[in-house]
Amino acid sequence: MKIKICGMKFRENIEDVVQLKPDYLGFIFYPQSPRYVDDLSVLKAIPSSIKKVAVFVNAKLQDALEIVADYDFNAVQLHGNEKPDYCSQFKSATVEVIKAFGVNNEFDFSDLKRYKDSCDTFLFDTKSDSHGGTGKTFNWDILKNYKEPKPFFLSGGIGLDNLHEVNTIQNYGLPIYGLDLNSKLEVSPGLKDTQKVKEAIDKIKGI
Ligand SMILES: O=C(O)c1ccccc1N[C@@H]1O[C@H](COP(=O)(O)O)[C@@H](O)[C@H]1O
Repeated sequence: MKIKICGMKFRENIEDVVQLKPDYLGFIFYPQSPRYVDDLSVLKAIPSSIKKVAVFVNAKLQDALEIVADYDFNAVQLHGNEKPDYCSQFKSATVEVIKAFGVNNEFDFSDLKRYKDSCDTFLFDTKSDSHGGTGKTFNWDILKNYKEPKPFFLSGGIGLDNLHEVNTIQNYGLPIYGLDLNSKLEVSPGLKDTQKVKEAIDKIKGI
C-alpha cells in the first residue's frame, strides 16, 4: 500500500517528514487553500526516492504544465472538475496522473469510464465546496459500487483514529493503491505533526 502525505509547505517540516520515507509528498497549487505552497524552494528538500506530486484545482492548463516541467514533478493530482482531455495533456512516461473525485452517497462511479485512458490512478476524497483538505471522511461503503479495474488512492479525513477501518475496504477486494493523508496529521494547515505522521506510516505498513 503506497503512502502519500499531502499539503506540505514548510522546509524543516518537509525535511523531517522525508526521513519517514513516504512514497509520495503532495504540494497544493490552489491559492484558496491554506496549504498553498508559495515558496517553491522547499521542493529542493525532497530526494528522488520520494515522488513529488503537484495538486491542482481547475488550474489553467499552460500554467500547470509549466510548473510540472520547471520543478520536475513526478505526478499531478487533478482535484477539480478537470475533463479527460485536460488530464491527458499531462500523461507521459514520467508523469503520473492522479484524477481526484469528490464522493458522496449520490456519486455515480460509472462516470469514471471516460477517464480510463487519461489517468493512471483515481483518488476518492470527500465531496466538498472547498475541493479538499476538509478532514472529513465519506461513507466508504459506497466504494462497493466501484467496478473499474483502475487502482485508486483513498483520501479524505484519514487519520490515526480511522486507519484500522481501511482493512474493511481491502476486504471488499477493491484495487486500493494507496492512502493519502493530510489535515488529520497536522499541527496547523500545512505543518505536519511528525510524530503523528510516523505513527500513521508505521500503522499503514502493518495493514
Ligand atoms: O489540502 C488542501 O487544502 C486541498 C485543497 C484543495 C484540493 C485538495 C486539497 N488537499 C487534498 O484533500 C484531500 C483530503 O484531505 P484531508 O485528509 O481531508 O485533509 C487529500 O487528497 C489532499 O491531497
